[in-house]
Amino acid sequence: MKTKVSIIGAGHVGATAAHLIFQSGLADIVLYDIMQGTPQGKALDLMEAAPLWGISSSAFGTNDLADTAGSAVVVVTAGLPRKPGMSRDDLLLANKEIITNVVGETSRISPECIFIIVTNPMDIMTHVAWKASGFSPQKVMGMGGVLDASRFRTFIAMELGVSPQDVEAMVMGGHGDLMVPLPRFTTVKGVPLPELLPHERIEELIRRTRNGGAEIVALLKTGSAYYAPAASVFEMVRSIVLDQKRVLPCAAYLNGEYGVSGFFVGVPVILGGKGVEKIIELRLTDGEKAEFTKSAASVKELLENQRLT
Ligand SMILES: NC(=O)C1=CN([C@@H]2O[C@H](COP(=O)(O)OP(=O)(O)OC[C@H]3O[C@@H](n4cnc5c(N)ncnc54)[C@H](O)[C@@H]3O)[C@@H](O)[C@H]2O)C=CC1
Ligand SMILES: O=C([O-])CC(=O)C(=O)O
Repeated sequence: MKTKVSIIGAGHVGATAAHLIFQSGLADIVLYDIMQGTPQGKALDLMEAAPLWGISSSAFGTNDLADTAGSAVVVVTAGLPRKPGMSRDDLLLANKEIITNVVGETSRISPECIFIIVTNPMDIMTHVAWKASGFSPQKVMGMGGVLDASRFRTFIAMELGVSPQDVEAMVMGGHGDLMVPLPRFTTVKGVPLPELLPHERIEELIRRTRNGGAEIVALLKTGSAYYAPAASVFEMVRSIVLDQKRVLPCAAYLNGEYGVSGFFVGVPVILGGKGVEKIIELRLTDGEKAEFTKSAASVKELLENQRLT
């Protein structure tokens, strides 16, 4: 039997992630949503592409969470996206209840699963999901850093006129305006970024990366990004299902690492079959550490305001 990956929320990010995972043949997909007919229609549409893609996996759509039983990975994308003028944090109250309910129920149905939380504000929702699941923090993580790093890589590749696949980047901190792109840990075929671009240009690319989600929201007007977010989800799911042990920035529970304890924030981790297998501690300069601490503090403040710690 194939590995089962369930996707909660069959909207833009959820359906696009389902498409990528299904088309790769990595796993059987269950797509769940509260909207009657939406997950069924999208899953059937994927199945009807299987002959053309040469895929023998299955895609199944449902309005019944019981159908997600036995999932190895559960990706949570259910909830509201933001509109122009909103911050990710403005989604907190609406999405908190959705995450508490779906993760509470899914964790009982698939007690062995690993959760990847996408719903915004993602760092906070990952904490909410962890509490609702009662799982070890190793099995709960949030997607943000892979996307933020991919945006930074894209902007660097556009600036230098090189292939984006030759650009590696690290972005730490919360998935919000205070995220911390790290030029010293960003390279083009091994060459550190500060050797390739002047400081002011790098700062400009960092600004664009921090604003990357809002830039798309302003263009789309009715919702937020989904192709790059779904591709980021796919990279994380693949690393878990194939036990690849990729080094990826994810929102992970910190227990003293980087001077942070008791909540989730973006750091580089080793991602494998057991979930977050190791948190990698980079040696940051005082300036980098200060930026990370500020970003983490903003996540903590929101958690405390909502009495979620
Ligand atoms: N962490 C990240 O980097 C990113 C996070 N996001 C976040 O992901 C979330 C989803 O975004 P989109 O897919 O664009 O939104 P969308 O509106 O296209 O899809 C959301 C889906 O969730 C469903 N839903 C609502 N309540 C539900 C419930 N109780 N159970 C199951 N499904 C439910 C809706 O029916 C809808 O189909 C948003 O909160 C957005 O801000 C989006 C992009 C990147
Ligand atoms: O901007 C948003 O609201 C969605 C998101 O998190 C992103 O695209 O980075």
